[in-house]
Amino acid sequence: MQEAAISFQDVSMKRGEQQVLKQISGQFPQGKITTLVGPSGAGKSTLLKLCNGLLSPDEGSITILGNPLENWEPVELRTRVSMALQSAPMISGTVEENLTLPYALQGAEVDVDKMRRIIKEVGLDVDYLQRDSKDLSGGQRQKVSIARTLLMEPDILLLDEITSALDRASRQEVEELIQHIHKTFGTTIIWITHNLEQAGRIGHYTWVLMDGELVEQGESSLLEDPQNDRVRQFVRGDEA
Ligand SMILES: Nc1ncnc2c1ncn2[C@@H]1O[C@H](COP(=O)(O)OP(=O)(O)OP(=O)(O)O)[C@@H](O)[C@H]1O
Repeated sequence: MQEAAISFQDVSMKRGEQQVLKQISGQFPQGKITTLVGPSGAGKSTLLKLCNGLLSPDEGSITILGNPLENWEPVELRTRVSMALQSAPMISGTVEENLTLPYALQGAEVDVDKMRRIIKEVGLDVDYLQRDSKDLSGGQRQKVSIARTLLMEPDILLLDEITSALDRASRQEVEELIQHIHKTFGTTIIWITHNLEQAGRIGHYTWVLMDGELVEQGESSLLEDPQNDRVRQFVRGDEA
């Protein structure tokens, strides 16, 4: 059995009055890309937020890099388990200011050489450090957002629909970038995508979440011929 970077044991979670996650048990294997798919409202983003302690479960237990969620110090956890979002939020100011923000918030210094290395790693020239963040294209914003997570040298990257708002060319670039990061640093990746073709292509493993239940988990090839009826309908596009 593959070692788990994160494991869930009977995790349930309410948001408001709604039961959003129902007794989820499963593992995200260390050093692999796991894609997380399911209809809108299935609970995918909620599940991702449990993986870096932005939310805590009502019931059940979560183990992250060998330690129970509740034992992690929040800042330390978010350094080791970093998240990038579809909207790639930026503060007004330069790319450099955006990259250094998490450090500034902690009163820490940034290694300038490392910042230059990482901006190049994500495929942008070092000149971009002085650009105004509002002048970036969608694809460039997403690269800066990924660079910001990489500065922390996370063990685990959580990606929430990071290519959904991008055009085809940028989507491909960002996809290749994530695969490059995965290969270079051995980072464990958990990637929510609504694009099933992408989920099957880039994932080693896939979780299918429907109505708060984990209905399938296994190698991503499961999307080609799902055994579960509901998953088959979802993959065929009958269940949005
Ligand atoms: N802050 C909140 N307060 C109350 N309910 C919430 C909150 N955030 C999410 N929900 C509800 O929890 C359910 C699951 O939401 P979640 O965002 O986890 O689903 P999702 O699978 O990521 O959906 P999508 O693909 O549309 O992003 C939804 O019904 C949503 O309305």
